[in-house]
Amino acid sequence: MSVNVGILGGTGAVGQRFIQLLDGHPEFELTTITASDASAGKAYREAAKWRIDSPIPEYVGDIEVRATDPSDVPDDVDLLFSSLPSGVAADVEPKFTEAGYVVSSNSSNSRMADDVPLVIPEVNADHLNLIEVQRDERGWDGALVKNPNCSTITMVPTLAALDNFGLERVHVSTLQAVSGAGYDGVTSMEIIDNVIPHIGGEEDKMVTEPKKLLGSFDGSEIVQHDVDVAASCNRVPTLDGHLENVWAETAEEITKASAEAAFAEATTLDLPSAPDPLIEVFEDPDRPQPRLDRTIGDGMQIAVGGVQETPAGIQYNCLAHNTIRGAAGASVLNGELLVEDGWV
Ligand SMILES: NC(=O)C1=CN([C@@H]2O[C@H](COP(=O)(O)OP(=O)(O)OC[C@H]3O[C@@H](n4cnc5c(N)ncnc54)[C@H](OP(=O)(O)O)[C@@H]3O)[C@@H](O)[C@H]2O)C=CC1
Ligand SMILES: N[C@@H](CC(=O)OP(=O)(O)O)C(=O)O
Repeated sequence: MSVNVGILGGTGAVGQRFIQLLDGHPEFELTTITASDASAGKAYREAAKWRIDSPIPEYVGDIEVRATDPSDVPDDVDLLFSSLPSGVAADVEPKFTEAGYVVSSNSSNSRMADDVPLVIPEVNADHLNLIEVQRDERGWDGALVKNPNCSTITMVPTLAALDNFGLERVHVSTLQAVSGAGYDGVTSMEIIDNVIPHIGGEEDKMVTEPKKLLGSFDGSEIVQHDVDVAASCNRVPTLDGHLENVWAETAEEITKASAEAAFAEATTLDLPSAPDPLIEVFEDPDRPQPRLDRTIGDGMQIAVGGVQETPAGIQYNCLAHNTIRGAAGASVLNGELLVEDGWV
């Protein structure tokens, strides 16, 4: 089976990751790429300033970039991935869903909207059923599905595993790579020999998004999980890979061994981009490290290490590739789930 797919905002940093991940994909055939009016009409290789360390696939370089407007996208595109700036996406994505397109979006707008599924397939695949509510309420023929923020997605699969013990409270401190801010996001003068202890809006996303992701769908709405999260977000001079230090408290007693077993047994799915295992547990106390471990499982696995008991619960470090598992790979995996579940 081959599904024709397109990318909204395909010339940007995340758009380029989409192109890399879709090259040779067993289910998806990339036929359409959109960007701003400044890029529309140009061949992709002229429009995009390619920054990924593998060449632009030959057929992609020849694709003519289209305007980001439903009238410019062919009707035979079955699924759109979105990596637009969130302000643009907020305006444009509903136009595509109204026109009948299914949009798997990485942009942060509408993630917390009541009728928008926010999905990590291994954690809350059933939340996709919220699409029926969305279609009823908005009168859309298409659908809008979101993946979470890259720092949230690094941590939440580990929290889902610990919820077997009754997750109550989480403290997290992040060490986030510069690619998360986009290519022009942080200047070298700001970040070399430095750490910036603030990333606008990030802490709030880490506090709110896990409650929705770990919540349950009752047939009409998401009942949010009551876990309390406190987050401190820091930009550090790594290129890719968000490392996070997590302290979790659970209702039931938890030990290093039981936590590691829960991580190792985390749900895996039979989807093309789903890693197995989902969580790789390291015993070496100095792992995971961004440079060494961000590409495990083709960038889709979550690496965990440094598991220790604390007086209140458990402490550990987790790591994921922020532009693969944390962005483009997350949207592609959601797209695979949308196909598997018959929404596309
Ligand atoms: N960078 C990262 O690691 C992560 C980014 N994200 C999120 O993903 C989204 C994209 O980020 P990123 O790829 O870094 O952004 P970029 O700025 O690199 O790319 C933005 C894309 O959107 C297009 N675009 C910009 N303005 C318009 C417009 N008015 N109409 C149509 N298209 C437009 C650009 O086209 P053109 O080339 O023509 O300007 C480009 O294709 C953002 O919402 C970001 O927050 C999420 C997680 C990680
Ligand atoms: N804020 C993230 C990247 C990002 O764009 O997140 P979001 O998808 O929530 O906008 C970072 O700086 O690493």
